[in-house]
Amino acid sequence: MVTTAIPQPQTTPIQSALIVGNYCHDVLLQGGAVVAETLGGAASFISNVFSALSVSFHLTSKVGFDFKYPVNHDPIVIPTSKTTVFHAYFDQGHTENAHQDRVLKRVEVCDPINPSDLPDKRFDFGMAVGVGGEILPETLEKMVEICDVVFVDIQALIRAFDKNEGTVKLVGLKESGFYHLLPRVKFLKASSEEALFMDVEEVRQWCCVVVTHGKDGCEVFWKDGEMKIEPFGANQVDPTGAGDSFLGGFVGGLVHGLVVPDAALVGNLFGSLTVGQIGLPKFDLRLLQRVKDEVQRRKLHNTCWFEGGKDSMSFTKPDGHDEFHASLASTKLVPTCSIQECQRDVPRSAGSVEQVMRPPCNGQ
Ligand SMILES: Nc1ncnc2c1ncn2[C@@H]1O[C@H](COP(=O)(O)OP(=O)(O)OP(=O)(O)O)[C@@H](O)[C@H]1O
Ligand SMILES: O[C@H]1[C@H](O)[C@@H](O)[C@H](O)[C@@H](O)[C@H]1O
Repeated sequence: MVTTAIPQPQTTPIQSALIVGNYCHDVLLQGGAVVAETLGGAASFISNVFSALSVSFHLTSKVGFDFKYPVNHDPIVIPTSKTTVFHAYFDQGHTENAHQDRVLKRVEVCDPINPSDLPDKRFDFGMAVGVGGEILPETLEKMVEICDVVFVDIQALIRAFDKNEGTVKLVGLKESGFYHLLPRVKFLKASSEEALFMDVEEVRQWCCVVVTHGKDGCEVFWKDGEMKIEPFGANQVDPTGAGDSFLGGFVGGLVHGLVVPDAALVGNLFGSLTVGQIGLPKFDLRLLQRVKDEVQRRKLHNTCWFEGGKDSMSFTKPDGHDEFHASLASTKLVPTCSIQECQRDVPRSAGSVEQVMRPPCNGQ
């Protein structure tokens, strides 16, 4: 049966959200040359998607005195530190590790985010989305205390950095120092490469695990079940931030009243939109409006999505799920827009290589 919910007015969702993770500078390299320099960090990609979906949020992020991008949500500036910088080598991934699409090196690191840096208030949900080891176990502990529901990107927990070159390595989740906190986390997101560093069978007993599989979409695991969520087509030019935008779309979908399988489709959609562009994606405004309309039509419940204990976490694809996928896919068929009609939360820096490389908006 196809659900025929009446479209609701598009109001800003009422949940209060906390995003925790440092902005960074990303440098993309190929063949020994810099091909792009962009604003990075999961916090920037998620903010970008949240703004696109009209989800309001508070952001706790630290940068150094050299932070070079204008942003809508001001970070804490540490005058004695530099901004975290990642170099992404796109031609080394496959040779050094079959699971990687790129080799990442953290070449500068900003200060960690301490529990005292978090706001002194409660939030309906929080997102622990560090990239450079900035989230400490005590910071995540404070997050689970002040947020009713916590989403975690495993990259915030299991990254270790080579002392000399800063090469990103992954450590087992059990050895990460965060393992004891998992029973207090509601959703843990991992890429398929990162999922190899945890025992999904064990972790799914405590929280919902979402594993992303690049062009193949994602899989949702919970205590007693699992399901695959279909992907969307894309012409991939840069995979950076796909997982971050996925998480932004997934949580944004939940905030707008979607059930988990439908929200995961919104995650897949934003992941696919992100790989079609270099760096932080710019979304076509007409496409965004159509996505928001489809999400409002699809909204199946009016209760708070975070209500209920972990035992109530069990998901089935609701009737009309495939039609929702098709309607989201059709939003990509909007006519090409002019550059002025694209949205992005965070303006680009003047003169970055990214501007030279950027494909047109209909790369979406
Ligand atoms: N080539 C692609 N075509 C379509 N969708 C894609 C593609 N790559 C990624 N996606 C979407 O984005 C989601 C996240 O991608 P992926 O699994 O590569 O995350 P990730 O490895 O964490 O990304 P990153 O570390 O680059 O941010 C996927 O689940 C999928 O929905
Ligand atoms: O901007 C990117 C992005 O946030 C990626 O998800 C992360 O893996 C990288 O470290 C970061 O530089």
